[in-house]
Parts: sequence; structure tokens; C-alpha cells
Amino acid sequence: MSTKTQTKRKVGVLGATGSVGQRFILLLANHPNFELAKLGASSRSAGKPYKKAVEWKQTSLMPSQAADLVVTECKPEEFADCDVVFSGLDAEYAGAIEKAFVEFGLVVVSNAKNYRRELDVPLVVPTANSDHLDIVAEKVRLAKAKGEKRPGYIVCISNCSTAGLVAPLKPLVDKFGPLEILTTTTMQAISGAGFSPGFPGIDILDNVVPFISGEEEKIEWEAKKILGHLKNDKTTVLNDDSMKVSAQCNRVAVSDGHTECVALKFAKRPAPSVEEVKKCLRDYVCEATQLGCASAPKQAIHVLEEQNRPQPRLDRERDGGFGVSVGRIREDPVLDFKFVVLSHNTIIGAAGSGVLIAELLDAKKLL
Ligand SMILES: NC(=O)C1=CN([C@@H]2O[C@H](COP(=O)(O)OP(=O)(O)OC[C@H]3O[C@@H](n4cnc5c(N)ncnc54)[C@H](OP(=O)(O)O)[C@@H]3O)[C@@H](O)[C@H]2O)C=CC1
Ligand SMILES: N[C@@H](CC(=O)OP(=O)(O)O)C(=O)O
Repeated sequence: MSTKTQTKRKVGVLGATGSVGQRFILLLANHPNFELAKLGASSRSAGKPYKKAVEWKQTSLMPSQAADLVVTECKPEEFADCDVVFSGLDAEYAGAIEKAFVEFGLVVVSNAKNYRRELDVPLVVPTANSDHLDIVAEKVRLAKAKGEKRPGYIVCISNCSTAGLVAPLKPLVDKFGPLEILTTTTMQAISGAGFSPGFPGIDILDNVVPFISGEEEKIEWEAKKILGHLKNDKTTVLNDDSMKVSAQCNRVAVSDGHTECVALKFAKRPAPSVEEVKKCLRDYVCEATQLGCASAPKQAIHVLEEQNRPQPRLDRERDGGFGVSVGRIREDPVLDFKFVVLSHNTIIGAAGSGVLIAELLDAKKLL
């Protein structure tokens, strides 16, 4: 019997002190395939052990694997031995830093918005459109065919509200065809606004704020890219521009977990029944689960029958935050259906998606 143990892949986290960065630390500390090797943040944090650089705000204790790692500046040379670098960088700085990392030959999986619109950059919710990683597979194949080593590349994670929205839509579109109309009204947690400086308590206590800068536009176009298809040559994504999407976004006094009230109309007539929609969501098994990825949810979509669910505090941890909860699925008198979806914004909406994407890249031998 073989006694050979598989060595873990070294990984780094940029923006390790932030809201998304802290979630990456929690998810990577005891990961079976990845070893947390490098942490990066701004020059304010660089040179300090992580436990001194970070203002830890998670409800789980800071993992010992991270506490004494010394934070560095976000320079690619510092991360040269990492197989994957996760980015939770402030978008103001992410563009230049991530570009430098890719040019250095590194694999970057990013939460920042900067490269999401690039046609040859996959925008991936790993429980929905993991097939878009074929763009990366094609880049790697072409380089290897020329006798070159694996090139640096970037994969983008979607906006957190978009992730919760498209997770149940993808199996529905695959089974019942494209959507004609999609509307969503979000109730977004304060952790989505980040930790530096963080959403002011006085603004959110006893309150709802009906504006999140840039969020509605991002949901409206990102859904079209994620629900779109790859061109035949697998080099770019063709957005689903035939679908009309409308989003309204609100910040609410919830720590973690974005809730969305969704309504939709399918392009094809007759529309499926409520029972067919529920069955489609319940039966869905995402590729990451089929491949046995370590963080993949057992159930990607949880269909809830209780009339007052999902609720963020009660449902956000389903499948470790990698599962999305859908409740109150019913006919809509204007469109075809309406339902409520809840997703953990820093797990399936951010860092968790990043980790699961890296597991998929590893399973597909693209690292
Ligand atoms: N929060 C969420 O739910 C989601 C966030 N995102 C995106 O993820 C990214 C991170 O968001 P979030 O964690 O909320 O943000 P935070 O404000 O909490 O964290 C920002 C991070 O960026 C670092 N940083 C700031 N300036 C620089 C710099 N000049 N050079 C290097 N590092 C720098 C900070 O380090 P330091 O502590 O040293 O200042 C910190 O680690 C953003 O692009 C955001 O839009 C995406 C989806 C969901
Ligand atoms: N805007 C989101 C979080 C976020 O930063 O999204 P994006 O990465 O798309 O900018 C929220 O407030 O909940």
C-alpha cells in the first residue's frame, strides 16, 4: 500500500486583513489541499505579524496558522512560490496589483471588480458556471502546445449579490431555457461594505439604506455574463443580452447574508410549473460536487418550504455557507415566478467561491 502523502499547494491572500480576506483565512487555515503560505495587504500592515496587522471581526477565533505569518506588501516576488493567489483587495488598488501578479506568471482568483468585464476573463460562481473555466483551460492548452509553461491568468469571482441570484437561475436556465425578464430587490448585509472603514453603525441601526453605489449596474450586467455561453473556440464569453434585468439594492442591519426577492419570466411558453421549478433546483448537482472538491456543497440549492424562510441568521450557514437557500417559490401574477434567495455574501458571494474555484482549477489540472 502506498504511504505517499499528497503535498499541499501553497496559497497566498492579498487584502488578507479585510472583510473578504479574513474569510479567506478562515476557509484556508485547515484546508486539505491548500497551505496558507503568504499574506499581503497595504504598507500600513506590511512587516507586522498578521495578529497585529488585522482587526479581527469574525465570530470564529483567528486560526493559529495565520496569527504569526508576517504580512508583506502585495509584490509578486513575495508570492513567487504560491500556486494560487486569492485577492480580497480594495478595488482601487486591485487593478494594478493583480495585473502585475498575472504578468509575473501567477494564478490570481479575485474578488475585486476590476477585470470582471474582460471578455477573456471567466466570471465564475463555482456552483453555477464552472464551465466558463474552459477559457483558462484553452489558454493553458495553447501555451503548452507552444512548449511554454503555464501562463499567469486571472479568474474573477462575481459580485456577492450576483452570486446568490445566479446560483438558482443557472439550473433553471439550463433546463427551461433563457429568461426574458429578471428582477431582484436585495437586502444586503453590512459585511458586504468591507471593514475599512466599515459601514457606520449610526447609519444602519434602526434603518434601511436604499442605495449601494454601483451595485445595481453590476448585478444587471454580471448576470448576463454568467448566464451567457462560451464562444465555440472557448476564448471568450457571449453574454445573454436578450434577457432584461432590473436590480434594486438596499443595505440592512444584518451582519452576514444577502437576501433577495426575485421575480422572473422565461422566454419559452408554456412556463414550467412551480413543482417542476422546485424539482429542478432540488435535483441540481454542481460540477464541483461531482468532482469531489473539498469545499463543494452537498446540496448547492436548498429549497425551503417553510413560509417564513430563508432568513439570514438561520439559513446562511447551510453547507458551510456554500449552499444557497431558496424559499417562497410561487407563481407571480405579473411574471412567471417569484421567490426569496439567501446567500452568504463572504462565503459563496466572495472568499468561499474563490476557494472553490481554486479547487476546481486544481481538479482540472490548471494550476
Ligand atoms: N465584502 C464582501 O462581501 C465582498 C467584497 N468584494 C470585493 O472584495 C474586495 C475586498 O472587499 P472587502 O474585504 O469588503 O474590503 P476591506 O475594506 O474590508 O479590505 C480591503 C483590503 O485591501 C487592503 N488594501 C487597501 N489598500 C491597499 C493598498 N494600497 N495596497 C494593498 N492592499 C491594500 C487592505 O489592507 P490594510 O488593512 O492594510 O488597509 C485590506 O486588506 C473589494 O474589491 C470588494 O469590492 C466582493 C464580493 C463581496
Ligand atoms: N457591493 C457589495 C460587496 C462588493 O464589494 O461587491 P463588488 O466586489 O462587486 O464591488 C456589497 O456591498 O454587499
